[in-house]
Amino acid sequence: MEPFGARLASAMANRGPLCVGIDPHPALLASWGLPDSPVGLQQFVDITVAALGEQVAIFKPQSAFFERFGSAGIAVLERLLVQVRETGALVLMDAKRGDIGSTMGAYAQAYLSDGSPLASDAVTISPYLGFGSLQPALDMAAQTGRGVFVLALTSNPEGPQLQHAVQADGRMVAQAIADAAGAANAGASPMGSVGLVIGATVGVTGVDVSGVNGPLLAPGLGAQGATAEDLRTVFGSALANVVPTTSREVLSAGPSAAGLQDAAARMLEQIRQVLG
Ligand SMILES: O=c1ccn([C@@H]2O[C@H](COP(=O)(O)O)[C@@H](O)[C@H]2O)c(=O)[nH]1
Repeated sequence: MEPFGARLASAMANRGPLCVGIDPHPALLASWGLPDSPVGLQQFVDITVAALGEQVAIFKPQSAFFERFGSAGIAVLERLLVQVRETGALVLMDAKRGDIGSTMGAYAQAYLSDGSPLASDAVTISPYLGFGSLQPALDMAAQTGRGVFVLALTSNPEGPQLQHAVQADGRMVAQAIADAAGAANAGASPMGSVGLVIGATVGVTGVDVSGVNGPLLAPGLGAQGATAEDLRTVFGSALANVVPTTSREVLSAGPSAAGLQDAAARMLEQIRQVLG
């Protein structure tokens, strides 16, 4: 399979640089007139994928909203992966996995190995057990043409306490993560498959992401208060690699297909005015 970084670059060039999150919050299910149950989740997924599957480059299901129903919710997530694949869009599983290396290997098998029922195009992972602990996921992704997005500067207000801390070598923790991702992506074209998560909400941090050479997932647009214009401030010269993502801003326009499509198109138009 072509590497994830190249597949994502083509999808964004063809469909526009937008990732839509699939986050079946109880409040959204209620506003769509759906039950807060696995049946409601399935209908939420069916409607979202049918409405947006041919419009957006990549979907980002939030695993937590499916996991809360145990195996019945995971079954919906497994079907979602098949449904999205049929539309030609990509899937980034937002599961934020991270553990000691040997256990990380099992997470890599779950989300990044061929034939796994949860195999996705990419998965979010957490480097806060040390970037090196992620190596099994980086290796599996490289082997199977999939990708990872490593948490660097998250969109929540609590993130800076840890991510802005200065290491013994004088670099900020988030800078060290960005540098490690850049090393993993060295020489890749059009971009590597080791992405970072950097919130659109983070403002000016001093973290230099110009050498990452991988996709930069930017959550926080809409419900968390960031605007497309904030992308310019946060990403500067790395704007070309930014993958803006939003969930509630688009999903709250459902359940009508036209409502979802118009909301996604509006968001994409705002993003294009900044990203070009
Ligand atoms: O730093 C991060 C990392 C992940 N997220 C996830 O993205 C969506 C955001 O949802 P909105 O409705 O657009 O606010 C959600 O699944 C988060 O868990 C993030 O927000 N920030």
